[in-house]
Amino acid sequence: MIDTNTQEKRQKLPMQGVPQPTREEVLKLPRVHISTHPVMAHKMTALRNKHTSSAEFYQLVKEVGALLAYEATAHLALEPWEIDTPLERTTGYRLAGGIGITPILRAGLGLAEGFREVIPDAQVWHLGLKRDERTLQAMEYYNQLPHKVDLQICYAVDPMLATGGSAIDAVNILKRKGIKRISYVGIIAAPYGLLKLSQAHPDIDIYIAVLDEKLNDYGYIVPGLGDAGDRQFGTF
Ligand SMILES: O=P(O)(O)OC[C@H]1O[C@H](OP(=O)(O)OP(=O)(O)O)[C@H](O)[C@@H]1O
Ligand SMILES: O=c1cc[nH]c(=O)[nH]1
Ligand SMILES: [Mg+2]
Repeated sequence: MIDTNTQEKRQKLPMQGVPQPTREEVLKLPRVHISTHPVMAHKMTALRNKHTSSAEFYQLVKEVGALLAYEATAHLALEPWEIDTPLERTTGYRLAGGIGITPILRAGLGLAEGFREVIPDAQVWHLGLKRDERTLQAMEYYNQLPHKVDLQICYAVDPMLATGGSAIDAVNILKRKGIKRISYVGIIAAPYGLLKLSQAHPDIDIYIAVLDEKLNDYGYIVPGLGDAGDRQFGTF
């Protein structure tokens, strides 16, 4: 396993004995969108493969980010926009209001890059959260949210939704900033974290590529892909 190094150094098993919902139970949740795209399934297999190098892994996270962005932006509001073609004046559309992307550092960085390929004009609001691997509590260590907030929607992006603690904290921080419409976008979710996030924030949409089986005793998603931050940045 790619992450045995970090897992086995710990003495605590924070998820041992904690009841977890099944996949079937959380599949009924409203506002949860799970990709059914075959290209996504293909890329996910390469992401999970422990033989995929960091360079390839980062590239795949970006590509999956672009696919997820395409799905998560399908319901954005438009406004009419008049332009001149080379032949005549016509009315088209443009996205109504600004779009924000909040990558949850570090692992959210690749996903945010993929998002920006689809929405290059999006503002990027960096938010650093680190999960304490013994307690599984997230700690905020960096915050570059601007003072002026004028967005149609903000997407909190992070590949892994494990216990849900980091995602819940990120959405709380965005709500305290006054953001009215928020979506969470992730690559792999565990049923436990998906249920927690959905219960804590029933007013947000949650877009993921895949729903995995469960968290192991260390709080890692299985089958999962290991540590998404370490795999993107080569810090094993
Ligand atoms: O749902 P949770 O139990 O909160 O776990 C998920 C969080 O853990 C990982 O980040 P990590 O804290 O390892 O930081 P990193 O991105 O710097 O590796 C992941 O990218 C999420 O942010
Ligand atoms: O499986 C997991 C859980 C938390 N963070 C990760 O990067 N992977
Ligand atoms: Mg990590």
